[in-house]
Amino acid sequence: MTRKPIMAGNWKMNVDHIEATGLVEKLHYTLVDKEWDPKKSDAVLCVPFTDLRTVKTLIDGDRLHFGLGAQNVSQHDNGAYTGEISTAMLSKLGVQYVIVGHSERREYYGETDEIINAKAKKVLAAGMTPIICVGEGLDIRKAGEHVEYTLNQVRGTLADLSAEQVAGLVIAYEPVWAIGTGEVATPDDAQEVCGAIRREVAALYDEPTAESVRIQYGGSVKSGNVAQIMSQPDIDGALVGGASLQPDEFAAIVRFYQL
Ligand SMILES: O=C(CO)COP(=O)(O)O
Repeated sequence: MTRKPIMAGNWKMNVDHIEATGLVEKLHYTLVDKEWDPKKSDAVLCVPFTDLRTVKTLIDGDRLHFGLGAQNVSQHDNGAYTGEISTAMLSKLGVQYVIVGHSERREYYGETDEIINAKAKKVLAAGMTPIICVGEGLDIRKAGEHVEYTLNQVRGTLADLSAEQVAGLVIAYEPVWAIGTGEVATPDDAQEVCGAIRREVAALYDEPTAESVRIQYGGSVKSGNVAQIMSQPDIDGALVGGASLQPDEFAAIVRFYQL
Protein backbone atom coordinates (compact mmCIF):
# COMPACT_ATOMS: atom_id res chain seq x y z
CA MET A 1 0.00 0.00 0.00
CA THR A 2 1.50 3.32 -0.97
CA ARG A 3 -0.02 6.45 0.43
CA LYS A 4 0.26 9.56 -1.71
CA PRO A 5 2.01 12.35 0.21
CA ILE A 6 -0.23 15.33 0.96
CA MET A 7 1.21 18.78 1.61
CA ALA A 8 -1.40 21.23 2.89
CA GLY A 9 -0.81 24.93 3.40
CA ASN A 10 -2.84 26.46 6.21
CA TRP A 11 -2.83 30.17 5.51
CA LYS A 12 -4.65 30.84 8.82
CA MET A 13 -6.00 34.43 9.03
CA ASN A 14 -3.60 35.81 6.44
CA VAL A 15 -3.90 36.87 2.78
CA ASP A 16 -7.00 38.66 1.43
CA HIS A 17 -8.60 37.56 -1.84
CA ILE A 18 -6.65 40.07 -3.91
CA GLU A 19 -3.34 38.95 -2.41
CA ALA A 20 -4.41 35.31 -2.85
CA THR A 21 -4.26 35.64 -6.63
CA GLY A 22 -0.62 36.67 -6.54
CA LEU A 23 0.34 34.00 -4.03
CA VAL A 24 -1.34 31.16 -5.92
CA GLU A 25 0.14 32.28 -9.24
CA LYS A 26 3.64 32.59 -7.81
CA LEU A 27 3.33 29.16 -6.25
CA HIS A 28 2.11 27.68 -9.51
CA TYR A 29 4.92 29.20 -11.60
CA THR A 30 7.54 28.15 -9.08
CA LEU A 31 6.27 24.58 -9.19
CA VAL A 32 6.16 24.59 -12.99
CA ASP A 33 9.72 25.94 -13.07
CA LYS A 34 10.94 23.22 -10.75
CA GLU A 35 9.05 20.54 -12.67
CA TRP A 36 6.79 19.42 -9.86
CA ASP A 37 5.05 16.17 -10.73
CA PRO A 38 1.51 16.31 -9.25
CA LYS A 39 1.40 12.53 -9.39
CA LYS A 40 4.08 12.44 -6.71
CA SER A 41 2.41 14.66 -4.11
CA ASP A 42 -0.90 16.36 -3.44
CA ALA A 43 -0.76 20.10 -2.76
CA VAL A 44 -3.74 21.56 -0.93
CA LEU A 45 -4.38 25.23 -0.14
CA CYS A 46 -6.47 25.81 3.01
CA VAL A 47 -7.41 29.45 2.64
CA PRO A 48 -9.67 31.91 4.49
CA PHE A 49 -13.38 31.65 3.59
CA THR A 50 -13.24 34.97 1.74
CA ASP A 51 -10.49 33.64 -0.57
CA LEU A 52 -12.17 30.38 -1.54
CA ARG A 53 -14.06 31.66 -4.56
CA THR A 54 -11.04 33.49 -5.99
CA VAL A 55 -8.69 30.55 -5.53
CA LYS A 56 -11.25 28.14 -6.99
CA THR A 57 -11.62 30.36 -10.08
CA LEU A 58 -7.83 30.37 -10.54
CA ILE A 59 -7.58 26.59 -10.12
CA ASP A 60 -10.35 25.96 -12.65
CA GLY A 61 -9.37 28.68 -15.11
CA ASP A 62 -5.69 27.79 -15.29
CA ARG A 63 -6.14 24.08 -14.56
CA LEU A 64 -3.86 24.23 -11.55
CA HIS A 65 -3.15 21.01 -9.69
CA PHE A 66 -4.05 22.34 -6.28
CA GLY A 67 -6.66 20.92 -3.93
CA LEU A 68 -8.89 23.52 -2.29
CA GLY A 69 -9.40 23.49 1.46
CA ALA A 70 -11.17 25.49 4.17
CA GLN A 71 -9.89 25.96 7.71
CA ASN A 72 -13.10 25.38 9.66
CA VAL A 73 -16.81 24.70 9.22
CA SER A 74 -19.96 24.67 11.31
CA GLN A 75 -21.26 21.40 12.76
CA HIS A 76 -24.80 22.60 11.97
CA ASP A 77 -26.55 22.26 8.62
CA ASN A 78 -28.12 25.73 8.39
CA GLY A 79 -30.20 28.20 10.36
CA ALA A 80 -29.68 30.77 13.10
CA TYR A 81 -25.92 30.48 13.61
CA THR A 82 -24.71 34.00 12.92
CA GLY A 83 -21.26 34.13 11.39
CA GLU A 84 -21.02 30.42 10.65
CA ILE A 85 -20.39 28.64 7.32
CA SER A 86 -21.97 25.26 6.48
CA THR A 87 -20.55 22.22 4.72
CA ALA A 88 -23.15 22.71 1.96
CA MET A 89 -21.79 26.21 1.30
CA LEU A 90 -18.25 24.87 1.08
CA SER A 91 -19.01 21.90 -1.15
CA LYS A 92 -21.00 24.14 -3.49
CA LEU A 93 -17.83 26.24 -3.89
CA GLY A 94 -15.84 23.15 -4.87
CA VAL A 95 -13.99 22.82 -1.57
CA GLN A 96 -12.46 19.35 -1.20
CA TYR A 97 -10.76 19.47 2.22
CA VAL A 98 -11.70 21.02 5.54
CA ILE A 99 -9.35 21.36 8.50
CA VAL A 100 -11.25 20.50 11.67
CA GLY A 101 -10.06 20.84 15.24
CA HIS A 102 -6.94 22.89 14.68
CA SER A 103 -5.29 23.55 18.05
CA GLU A 104 -6.01 27.28 17.61
CA ARG A 105 -9.74 26.46 17.33
CA ARG A 106 -9.49 24.19 20.36
CA GLU A 107 -7.66 26.82 22.39
CA TYR A 108 -9.36 30.09 21.40
CA TYR A 109 -12.85 28.88 20.44
CA GLY A 110 -13.42 26.07 22.90
CA GLU A 111 -13.67 23.27 20.35
CA THR A 112 -13.81 19.88 22.03
CA ASP A 113 -13.29 16.40 20.59
CA GLU A 114 -17.10 16.04 20.48
CA ILE A 115 -17.53 19.20 18.40
CA ILE A 116 -14.65 18.22 16.12
CA ASN A 117 -16.15 14.75 15.69
CA ALA A 118 -19.50 16.34 14.75
CA LYS A 119 -17.75 18.60 12.23
CA ALA A 120 -15.81 15.70 10.71
CA LYS A 121 -19.07 13.77 10.23
CA LYS A 122 -20.67 16.73 8.47
CA VAL A 123 -17.64 17.19 6.22
CA LEU A 124 -17.74 13.52 5.22
CA ALA A 125 -21.51 13.59 4.69
CA ALA A 126 -21.00 16.50 2.28
CA GLY A 127 -18.47 14.48 0.27
CA MET A 128 -15.39 16.40 1.42
CA THR A 129 -12.27 15.20 3.24
CA PRO A 130 -11.63 16.29 6.83
CA ILE A 131 -8.11 17.02 7.98
CA ILE A 132 -8.53 16.23 11.67
CA CYS A 133 -5.95 17.90 13.92
CA VAL A 134 -4.62 16.40 17.13
CA GLY A 135 -1.58 17.09 19.29
CA GLU A 136 -0.39 17.90 22.77
CA GLY A 137 0.73 21.08 24.50
CA LEU A 138 4.10 21.58 26.13
CA ASP A 139 2.99 20.62 29.65
CA ILE A 140 1.68 17.26 28.43
CA ARG A 141 4.87 16.66 26.44
CA LYS A 142 7.02 17.50 29.49
CA ALA A 143 4.98 15.08 31.59
CA GLY A 144 5.71 12.36 29.00
CA GLU A 145 1.99 11.84 28.34
CA HIS A 146 1.95 13.03 24.72
CA VAL A 147 1.19 9.68 23.10
CA GLU A 148 -1.75 8.76 25.31
CA TYR A 149 -3.11 12.32 25.22
CA THR A 150 -3.00 12.45 21.44
CA LEU A 151 -4.50 8.97 21.02
CA ASN A 152 -7.35 10.03 23.26
CA GLN A 153 -8.04 12.91 20.86
CA VAL A 154 -7.89 10.44 17.96
CA ARG A 155 -10.47 8.17 19.63
CA GLY A 156 -12.72 11.13 20.43
CA THR A 157 -12.59 12.79 17.04
CA LEU A 158 -13.04 9.54 15.06
CA ALA A 159 -15.96 8.29 17.21
CA ASP A 160 -18.68 6.53 15.17
CA LEU A 161 -16.89 6.96 11.85
CA SER A 162 -16.82 3.88 9.61
CA ALA A 163 -13.62 2.16 8.50
CA GLU A 164 -14.27 3.33 4.97
CA GLN A 165 -14.60 6.96 6.12
CA VAL A 166 -11.43 6.81 8.20
CA ALA A 167 -9.46 5.18 5.38
CA GLY A 168 -10.08 8.24 3.20
CA LEU A 169 -9.41 11.04 5.65
CA VAL A 170 -6.33 12.86 6.88
CA ILE A 171 -5.12 13.10 10.47
CA ALA A 172 -2.68 15.91 11.25
CA TYR A 173 -0.45 15.50 14.27
CA GLU A 174 0.51 19.00 15.35
CA PRO A 175 2.25 19.30 18.71
CA VAL A 176 1.13 22.71 19.94
CA TRP A 177 4.59 23.62 21.23
CA ALA A 178 5.98 23.31 17.69
CA ILE A 179 3.40 25.56 15.98
CA GLY A 180 4.75 28.90 14.86
CA THR A 181 7.60 28.66 17.34
CA GLY A 182 10.38 27.58 15.00
CA GLU A 183 10.77 24.62 17.30
CA VAL A 184 10.19 21.63 15.05
CA ALA A 185 9.67 18.20 16.58
CA THR A 186 12.55 15.90 15.72
CA PRO A 187 11.72 13.35 13.02
CA ASP A 188 11.82 10.67 15.72
CA ASP A 189 9.43 12.63 17.98
CA ALA A 190 7.01 13.08 15.09
CA GLN A 191 7.29 9.43 14.04
CA GLU A 192 6.70 8.23 17.59
CA VAL A 193 3.26 9.80 17.72
CA CYS A 194 2.32 9.30 14.04
CA GLY A 195 3.21 5.61 14.34
CA ALA A 196 1.13 5.34 17.51
CA ILE A 197 -1.81 7.00 15.71
CA ARG A 198 -1.61 4.45 12.89
CA ARG A 199 -1.48 1.55 15.35
CA GLU A 200 -4.48 3.01 17.16
CA VAL A 201 -6.44 3.19 13.89
CA ALA A 202 -5.53 -0.47 13.29
CA ALA A 203 -6.79 -1.35 16.77
CA LEU A 204 -10.01 0.66 16.38
CA TYR A 205 -10.68 -0.56 12.81
CA ASP A 206 -8.35 -2.90 10.93
CA GLU A 207 -4.97 -3.04 9.17
CA PRO A 208 -6.17 -1.94 5.71
CA THR A 209 -7.80 1.16 7.21
CA ALA A 210 -4.61 2.00 9.12
CA GLU A 211 -2.52 1.47 5.99
CA SER A 212 -4.76 3.78 4.00
CA VAL A 213 -5.32 6.77 6.33
CA ARG A 214 -2.90 9.61 5.65
CA ILE A 215 -1.14 11.12 8.66
CA GLN A 216 0.52 14.53 8.47
CA TYR A 217 2.96 16.21 10.78
CA GLY A 218 2.56 19.94 11.40
CA GLY A 219 4.63 22.45 13.36
CA SER A 220 7.38 24.67 11.95
CA VAL A 221 7.77 22.61 8.78
CA LYS A 222 10.17 24.33 6.35
CA SER A 223 12.02 23.40 3.17
CA GLY A 224 15.07 22.68 5.32
CA ASN A 225 13.47 20.05 7.55
CA VAL A 226 10.70 18.54 5.41
CA ALA A 227 12.76 15.80 3.76
CA GLN A 228 13.86 14.33 7.08
CA ILE A 229 10.35 14.45 8.47
CA MET A 230 8.95 12.80 5.32
CA SER A 231 11.53 10.01 5.53
CA GLN A 232 9.67 8.61 8.54
CA PRO A 233 7.50 5.57 7.74
CA ASP A 234 4.24 6.82 9.25
CA ILE A 235 4.40 10.46 8.10
CA ASP A 236 2.53 10.99 4.84
CA GLY A 237 2.61 14.73 4.56
CA ALA A 238 2.75 18.07 6.31
CA LEU A 239 0.31 20.71 7.47
CA VAL A 240 2.21 23.93 6.98
CA GLY A 241 1.46 27.33 8.48
CA GLY A 242 4.02 30.13 8.11
CA ALA A 243 6.03 28.55 5.29
CA SER A 244 2.89 28.12 3.16
CA LEU A 245 2.74 31.92 2.78
CA GLN A 246 6.09 31.94 0.99
CA PRO A 247 5.80 30.51 -2.53
CA ASP A 248 9.44 29.37 -2.71
CA GLU A 249 9.24 27.64 0.64
CA PHE A 250 5.91 25.93 0.04
CA ALA A 251 6.92 24.89 -3.47
CA ALA A 252 10.01 23.22 -2.03
CA ILE A 253 7.90 21.47 0.60
CA VAL A 254 5.51 20.17 -2.07
CA ARG A 255 8.56 18.85 -3.98
CA PHE A 256 10.17 17.35 -0.86
CA TYR A 257 10.95 14.18 -2.81
CA GLN A 258 13.42 16.12 -5.00
CA LEU A 259 15.25 17.88 -2.16
O1 LIG B 1 -0.46 25.21 12.73
C1 LIG B 1 0.21 24.87 11.77
C2 LIG B 1 -0.43 24.38 10.55
O2 LIG B 1 -1.77 24.13 10.76
C3 LIG B 1 1.69 24.95 11.80
O3 LIG B 1 2.05 26.27 11.73
P1 LIG B 1 3.61 26.66 11.47
O4 LIG B 1 4.02 25.86 10.25
O5 LIG B 1 3.59 28.12 11.24
O6 LIG B 1 4.35 26.22 12.68
